[in-house]
Amino acid sequence: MAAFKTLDDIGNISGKRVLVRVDLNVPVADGKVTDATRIERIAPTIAELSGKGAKVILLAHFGRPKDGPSPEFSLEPIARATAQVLGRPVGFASDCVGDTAGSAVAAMNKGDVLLLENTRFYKAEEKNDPAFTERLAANGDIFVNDAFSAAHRAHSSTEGLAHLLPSFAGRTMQAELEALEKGLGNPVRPVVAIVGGAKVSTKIDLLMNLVKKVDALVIGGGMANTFLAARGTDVGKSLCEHDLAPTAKQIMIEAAEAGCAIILPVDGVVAREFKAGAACETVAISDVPADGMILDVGAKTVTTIGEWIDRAATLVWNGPLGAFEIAPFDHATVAAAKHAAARTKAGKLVSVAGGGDTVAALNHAGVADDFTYVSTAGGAFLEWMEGKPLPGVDVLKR
Ligand SMILES: Nc1ncnc2c1ncn2[C@@H]1O[C@H](COP(=O)(O)OP(=O)(O)O)[C@@H](O)[C@H]1O
Ligand SMILES: O=C(OP(=O)(O)O)[C@H](O)COP(=O)(O)O
Repeated sequence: MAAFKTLDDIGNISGKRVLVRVDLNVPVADGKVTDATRIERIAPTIAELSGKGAKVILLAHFGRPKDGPSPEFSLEPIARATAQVLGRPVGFASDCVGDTAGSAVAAMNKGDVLLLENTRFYKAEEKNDPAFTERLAANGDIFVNDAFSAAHRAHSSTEGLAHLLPSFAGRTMQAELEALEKGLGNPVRPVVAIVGGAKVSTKIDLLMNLVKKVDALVIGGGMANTFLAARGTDVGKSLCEHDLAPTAKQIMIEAAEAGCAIILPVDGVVAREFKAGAACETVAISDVPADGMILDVGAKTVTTIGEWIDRAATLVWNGPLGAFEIAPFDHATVAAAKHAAARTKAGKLVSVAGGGDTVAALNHAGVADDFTYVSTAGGAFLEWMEGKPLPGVDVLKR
């Protein structure tokens, strides 16, 4: 029996209003979803609930809106993409609480699916504010959390609701936890982690514990720049959180004490503009021009990363090594992904990767199916790896 309640425990839900927290924080370019993996992964839960006659009300966030509602962060286009993936109509309400949401829910028939607007249009969501949670709960009889990739957030829609309504883990939440336990519960050493991407401030603290769990930590992407700057390297106009230099230094100290190797880029692909076709050059990491941005790790670094992948028995990866959405800055990510996939196929590596953009990058490289396991989660996956309790999972425990 699972440690938490699953859809096997949900009972008769015919005609019931089921609030389902999903992660629709998918990569989007020019208004189009560029990787639908997160939508595909929630399809089984939605089909099961709808098939049992529930009114399925989806709750989700999109991006990190700062100032309330804005079209840029609306879930409306994602409702259309969700309908396409599910192959069935998905209604949309332009608010997640109040009369607009209430009327849309009241108009639902058994089996219908409705997506409510971005929960993060309310600041109260991220504060897990009890009054806001009650407003969300007003539209449901039951809560199902299928957003493992947002389970590291103690927000109203990920944690608070489970205190107010009978609550269950969705099929994806269940599958993610089971797959991670199977792949990484007792990992074969050496364990090598690759961490890149752009969410530096929200992920850097995780590295403090991660260096105690892995034998080597390869740092690429935007994350590397903060470490390079902390070490005194001039990273020009690169994405870099200079105020996090003390944290980066402390992580390097902790890593040395734990015997974890830290691998930083020795070269980078530098451009002056962040756009397709921008002129770029590969330079030694000590030679980044003042007006340049490192948008990918360079060829020498790619070789070094390949050597670490060869040494690894287990690979854990979150965060692309460069701005892979724009060629040619996808080069290092694609090369490392193909290398890890080949080792996995040869039976020499257990490879587990996760994160909304990381999954998109592996799909872009054409190797997502060759990894041992691909999680929808990035930050949540790293926190799980750290052994940290995930609020959205903990609250579902029996
Ligand atoms: N050197 C870089 N400079 C700017 N952005 C980068 C760089 N390297 C990677 N990125 C960006 O990081 C983003 C993904 O980061 P993140 O959200 O942390 O990953 P995930 O969604 O897989 O958890 C991508 O959009 C990619 O373009
Ligand atoms: O995309 C997500 O996480 P990820 O980038 O770590 O994979 C989740 O939707 C969580 O989003 P958040 O990091 O804005 O809370």
